Amino acid sequence: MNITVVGSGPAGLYAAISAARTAKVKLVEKQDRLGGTCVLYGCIPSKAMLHPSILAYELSRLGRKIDFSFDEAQKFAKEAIDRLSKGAEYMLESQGVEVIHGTATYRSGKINVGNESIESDGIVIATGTEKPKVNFTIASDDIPYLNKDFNSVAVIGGGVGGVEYSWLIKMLGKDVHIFEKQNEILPYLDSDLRREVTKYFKKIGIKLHLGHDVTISENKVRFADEEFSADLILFTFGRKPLLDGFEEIPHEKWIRVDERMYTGVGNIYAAGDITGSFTAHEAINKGVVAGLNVIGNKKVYSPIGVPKVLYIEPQIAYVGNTNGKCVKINMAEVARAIAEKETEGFVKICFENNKIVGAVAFSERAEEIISLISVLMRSTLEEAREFIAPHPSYLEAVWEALRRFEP
Ligand SMILES: Cc1cc2nc3c(=O)[nH]c(=O)nc-3n(C[C@H](O)[C@H](O)[C@H](O)COP(=O)(O)OP(=O)(O)OC[C@H]3O[C@@H](n4cnc5c(N)ncnc54)[C@H](O)[C@@H]3O)c2cc1C
Repeated sequence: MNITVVGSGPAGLYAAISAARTAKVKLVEKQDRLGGTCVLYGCIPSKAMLHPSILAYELSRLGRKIDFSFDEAQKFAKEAIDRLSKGAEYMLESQGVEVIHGTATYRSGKINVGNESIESDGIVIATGTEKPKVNFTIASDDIPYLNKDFNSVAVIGGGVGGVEYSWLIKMLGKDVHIFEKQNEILPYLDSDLRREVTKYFKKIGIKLHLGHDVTISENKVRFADEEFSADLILFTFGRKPLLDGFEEIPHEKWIRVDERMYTGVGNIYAAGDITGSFTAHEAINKGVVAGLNVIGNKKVYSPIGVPKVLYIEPQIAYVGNTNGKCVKINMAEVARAIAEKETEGFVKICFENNKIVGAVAFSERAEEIISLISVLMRSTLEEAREFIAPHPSYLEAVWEALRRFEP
């Protein structure tokens, strides 16, 4: 069986190596390097650049000081990008996947690259998204590669991307202003979380301008009746699906797929951001399902309990919804947090019909806390209560919330 995968981001990579279990797989990638948005512009460079910011933050809390330059942070990013892009190459090569560099298009059941047509018994489309292109602004994709000195940044958008990069850049000693047209940052997340993060951002000196739209001109942001100058204007929302050349595949804004990642056309599957989800871990897991199904399996992608993390310090993490009856544990009550002077924030777990339906954490190690909760969401309350947290640990916040909950 011959399978063609388009895109080498997390979705395409995992679709290709999953299909390669039994099929001969070709992967088409239009960029010179492999890894997609996640490795080249997104998850990896942003987390590598975050590392010096976290060190600076942790030391400042202890009254010490360490300065990292923006260039040093970029160096961390470039090293991580190189290693992981080569890692993607190695993964594909070791599974016998042939990589073709070029731009793929789809017409009448065939993938074409330049003048060549690739014969395939099945296709996985994992073309992802591209950055927003707005005059006078840069996108988060540009940050690891930016070659310009700057002291001040106007961040347009106080959503997930805006909050993450604002914190990182602030910790590298820059002046940061967030402009958000809603009345709060993180407008679509839990209200306790919004309130606490807003308070925290004000405390660390990130300036918030809320409740009005902006007009942007060169180095200037007009907001309500005021004009702000900034060395950089960072636009943080509105990524676009990469559907050019794939218009024949049924889509609205995103490619439509069922729970098996099937597009409804021939033996064609799609996975990752192009199907309307926006994290690398969703892309990876959807990629695995698409890659296995295109070779004849019947796997289903289950979106229950997908955790989301914003990598600032303290971290922000959430899963499911926080509509039910909730129990909130402040980190100031958690022994390990007290021992480590990490008492900022809270964990809130919500229940409906004797099950956990969601949670938010704004705390040290929120990524671990929320991952545990996402697993417990698959159990009954009685089963979840059998979980024993190590002492002293941040996971005791989860144990305590389960103990306190009264149905
Ligand atoms: C700044 C930033 C930070 C992020 N941080 C995180 C994070 O911390 N955690 C997280 O989970 N997610 C994060 N994300 C999101 C994550 O990067 C995406 O969810 C993930 O990359 C989606 O994977 P994908 O495989 O669907 O698409 P992509 O990674 O976008 O890969 C698509 C690939 O397809 C190629 N392609 C497109 N069209 C064609 C064509 N016609 N022919 C050939 N090749 C083509 C592209 O060149 C690209 O390499 C972040 C994103 C950004 C922008």
